[in-house]
Amino acid sequence: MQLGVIGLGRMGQIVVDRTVAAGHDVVAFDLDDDAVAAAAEAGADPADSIDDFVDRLGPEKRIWLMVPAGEAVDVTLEELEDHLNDDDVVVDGGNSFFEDSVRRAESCPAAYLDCGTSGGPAGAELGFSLMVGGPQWAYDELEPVFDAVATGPDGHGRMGPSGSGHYVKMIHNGVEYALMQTYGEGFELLHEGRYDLDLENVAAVWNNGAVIRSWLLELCEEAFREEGTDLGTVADRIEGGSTGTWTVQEGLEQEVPLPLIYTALAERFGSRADDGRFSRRLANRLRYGFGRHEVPRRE
Ligand SMILES: NC(=O)C1=CN([C@@H]2O[C@H](COP(=O)(O)OP(=O)(O)OC[C@H]3O[C@@H](n4cnc5c(N)ncnc54)[C@H](O)[C@@H]3O)[C@@H](O)[C@H]2O)C=CC1
Ligand SMILES: O=C(CO)[C@H](O)[C@H](O)COP(=O)(O)O
Repeated sequence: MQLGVIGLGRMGQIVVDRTVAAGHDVVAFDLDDDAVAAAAEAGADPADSIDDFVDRLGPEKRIWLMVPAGEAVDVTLEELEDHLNDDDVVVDGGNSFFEDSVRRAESCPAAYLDCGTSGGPAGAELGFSLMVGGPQWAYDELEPVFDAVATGPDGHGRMGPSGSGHYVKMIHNGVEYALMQTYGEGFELLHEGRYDLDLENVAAVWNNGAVIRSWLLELCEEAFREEGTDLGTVADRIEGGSTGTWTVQEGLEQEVPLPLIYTALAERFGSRADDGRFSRRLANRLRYGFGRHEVPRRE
């Protein structure tokens, strides 16, 4: 099959590598010339503009978008619009907000598949887990590509109609936030607690047969191995947050309580205060107010 890939960063390059390796013909475009050159090196046909990209694709266009979520998706779809018809298929493999995907599916001249992608750049060797929403015929048509990009035929599935793929991926990310938070809390207690523990060793033992073994726990083990048991110079600031925010908003809208996911998200926001959390500073001062407890002061 011929596949066009737009967006050749950390994730798009893997889509190119895996589809080329599976024997598909890949046309590749990115705003960044170096990214296009890297895709050409990997065996893709490089395009130097969107017009050149669509010219290189055959009459039935199968296009995979792997650009940042948000405006870049809309801009790219606008540029493609005049070149697409209802025999074509566009896949958005990024972390788009599911309601944006529903809107795009309604206005896109091609069949539109919203595809939640999990595994991250570190999952390149194994392949990804793909959660796909949109028309069944378009999903069936792209199956050989999904087989190549995913871990295999079991690594992808159609979740339901438009929006459902990105909806499932959004909630996946909420779960990811909460799991990261709970591993963080457990290791913090081990680090601050009664014994002088080698946390890489703890994680390694847990990863061999323990109830809580997982890929995230393997990544904890890797972090302690590479950074040291006290995490060396790693700062206490956590970036990201959009997919977790959407998950919490959806929980509120559906009246489904998500205390763990919310707490994990709040910890991220709290980690970004430049000079300590104001609420913690006020609680510190209030303890003096009612209890005359000593007030630790900043330098
Ligand atoms: N990095 C990760 O762990 C994962 C990322 N995702 C999602 O995949 C998407 C891509 O992520 P990454 O590859 O990590 O980002 P990245 O920043 O590494 O790559 C994005 C690429 O898109 C290109 N680009 C931006 N606007 C463009 C446009 N209008 N036309 C053509 N190319 C354009 C950039 O030049 C860049 O090469 C995002 O939606 C992200 O949330 C999904 C799962 C995991
Ligand atoms: O989707 C992913 C993993 O599954 C991406 O790594 C995403 O960036 C994670 O979300 P955040 O940036 O909010 O931590």
